[in-house]
Amino acid sequence: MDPVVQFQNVTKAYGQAVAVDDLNLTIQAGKFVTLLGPSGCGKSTTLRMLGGFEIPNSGRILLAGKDVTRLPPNKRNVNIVFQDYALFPHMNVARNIAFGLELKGLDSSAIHKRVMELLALVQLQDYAARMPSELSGGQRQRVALMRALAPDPQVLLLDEPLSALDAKLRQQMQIELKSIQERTGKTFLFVTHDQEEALTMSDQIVVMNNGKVEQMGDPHTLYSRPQSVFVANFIGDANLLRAKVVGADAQGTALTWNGRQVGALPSAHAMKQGDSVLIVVRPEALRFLSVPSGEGFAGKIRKRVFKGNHTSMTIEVDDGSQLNALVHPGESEAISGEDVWLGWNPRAATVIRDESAAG
Ligand SMILES: Nc1ncnc2c1ncn2[C@@H]1O[C@H](COP(=O)(O)OP(=O)(O)OP(=O)(O)O)[C@@H](O)[C@H]1O
Repeated sequence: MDPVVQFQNVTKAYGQAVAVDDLNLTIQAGKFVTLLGPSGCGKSTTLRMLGGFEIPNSGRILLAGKDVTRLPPNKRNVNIVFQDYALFPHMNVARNIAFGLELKGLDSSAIHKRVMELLALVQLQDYAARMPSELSGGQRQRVALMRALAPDPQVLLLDEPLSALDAKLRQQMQIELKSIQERTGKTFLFVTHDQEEALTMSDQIVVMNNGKVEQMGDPHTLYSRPQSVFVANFIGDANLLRAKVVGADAQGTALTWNGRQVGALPSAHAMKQGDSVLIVVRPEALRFLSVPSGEGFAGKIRKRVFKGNHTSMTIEVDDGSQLNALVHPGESEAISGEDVWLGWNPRAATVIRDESAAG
């Protein structure tokens, strides 16, 4: 079966500014896929090109195998939900959802059945006759979603649809959106600059930087095996330790860091002895060891900040660099100024090229 979406060498520039740069991206049907990246990296432009609101300067966009690069929005079977999700204020909930179905020329009993089915999906059956002004923000958002899903698009495009909501409602809607996607089996292409939002909902995350795909993968892989400094820093927090490769095979990478032998997972890139690398150690992967051991290293607690369900610690090691550790209750009672022994599980550390190192 053809992938539902394919971008093939797609470039879009506005004057001199290249918004999307030779993008290649394949999306499989039925997945929740998120374009994630900082402001200006080209996420919205990518989404708008798939929606037909922008035409690429070069390259092709295929929808279920068919070239739609130059088709206008109403001639391609996708639908878009924007942040401001403007419902038609003079139409009730049912008529808002029915709008796209009427345009398609469905008969009124088929429309009624589909509207009720969609309202049931978001537990709003009793709200069919309400006007948008009589709904809460979350309810309006659900109606906007159902309106976009009503004509059964091949892909639903969502451009930061939750960013106007307050934090609590936003979290609720993230769970709900994912659940709607699972229940309908539709392909959702979601745009956000919020890494937590992306991790919560996505089957696949496409991390974008400067108009290009930096890395694509499922949330767990992106978090545990970032392949660049950009991804390591953009998704979660990372300690980046300068090290040299001693040896590398399919089982793992042996390294020297700060005069010590340490280990990490095998790298996604080919590595050889002497290569300069960065070890990515997540704050929660640092372990406090009860006694000094050959495997650990010494550090001094410089800062300890209580955060409720965890404590954040800044630890200075003997080369003067500082590491961040995330400590769960009961893991360590070490106080500021105390000397500690630390280590990490090599299965919880990964290695990336040190792009700043010569050679
Ligand atoms: N209509 C336009 N005219 C000129 N430049 C544009 C236009 N739309 C976008 N750009 C530029 O293209 C680049 C990518 O913009 P885009 O909106 O795709 O980024 P984004 O990743 O969605 O950012 P944000 O999260 O801020 O929405 C930016 O540098 C932006 O300034």
